[in-house]
Amino acid sequence: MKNIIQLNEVDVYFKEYKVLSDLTFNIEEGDYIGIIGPNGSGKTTLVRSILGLGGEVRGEIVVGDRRNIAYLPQLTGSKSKFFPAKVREIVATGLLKNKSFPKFMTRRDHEKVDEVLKELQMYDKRDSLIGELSGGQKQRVLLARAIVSEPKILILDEPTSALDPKLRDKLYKLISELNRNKGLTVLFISHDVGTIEKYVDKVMYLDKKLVFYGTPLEFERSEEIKKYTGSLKH
Ligand SMILES: Nc1ncnc2c1ncn2[C@@H]1O[C@H](COP(=O)(O)OP(=O)(O)OP(=O)(O)O)[C@@H](O)[C@H]1O
Repeated sequence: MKNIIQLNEVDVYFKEYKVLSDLTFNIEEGDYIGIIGPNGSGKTTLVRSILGLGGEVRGEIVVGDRRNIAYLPQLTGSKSKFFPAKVREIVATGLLKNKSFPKFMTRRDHEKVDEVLKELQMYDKRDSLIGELSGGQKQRVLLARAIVSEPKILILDEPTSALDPKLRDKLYKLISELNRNKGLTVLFISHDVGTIEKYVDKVMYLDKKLVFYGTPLEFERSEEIKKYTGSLKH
């Protein structure tokens, strides 16, 4: 498999503070990776560095064209009930971001919006206002916006924290399907250790450095990681 993201001896700083140290790893095309680790361990900083949005990076990050990456950040708070945008308009903004000026939607663009809404079972809600939707539905609208431009890489930052366990499971399954059916490479930051492992191909455990990177089975069996996480609890 082809490498789609490569990090070579990467450190990330905020001013003098080194948040991430000596990261060297490859992500292969089509991988589904769960990124886990304690609070403040640098998970968001890592994905933002890959996106070219975070901290001061020393070392080498190779990602090719960043326009091929879609980012679904943490869902914080709920948009006002009166936020005047409709579901299909919000999804359409996912196509406009890569267009040069003047930006307008073609008939094909409208079809793409409809297709992705059908895929995520939100087509019936296409004319609803975003503020009128439930947390899980909002999440799917934002996911639709992220994937409507057919990115090669999808990065999700803890998108499940506002969802109940049933909806979480649904989102994990949906992302698995996108990974399998579209060959989408997925980086999924999660606090759901134990659940995310059921869906991903690889687990990345960060704690300011790369502590573990391997399959869920290797992760489960690793004595080293047991010792490491055990020592954090004391
Ligand atoms: N813009 C910033 N300026 C200064 N320090 C920052 C900035 N962003 C993050 N940090 C610091 O970097 C460290 C790692 O933060 P980060 O958000 O990457 O961790 P995380 O693993 O995603 O945490 P959580 O699981 O709590 O979301 C923290 O100590 C945080 O305070």
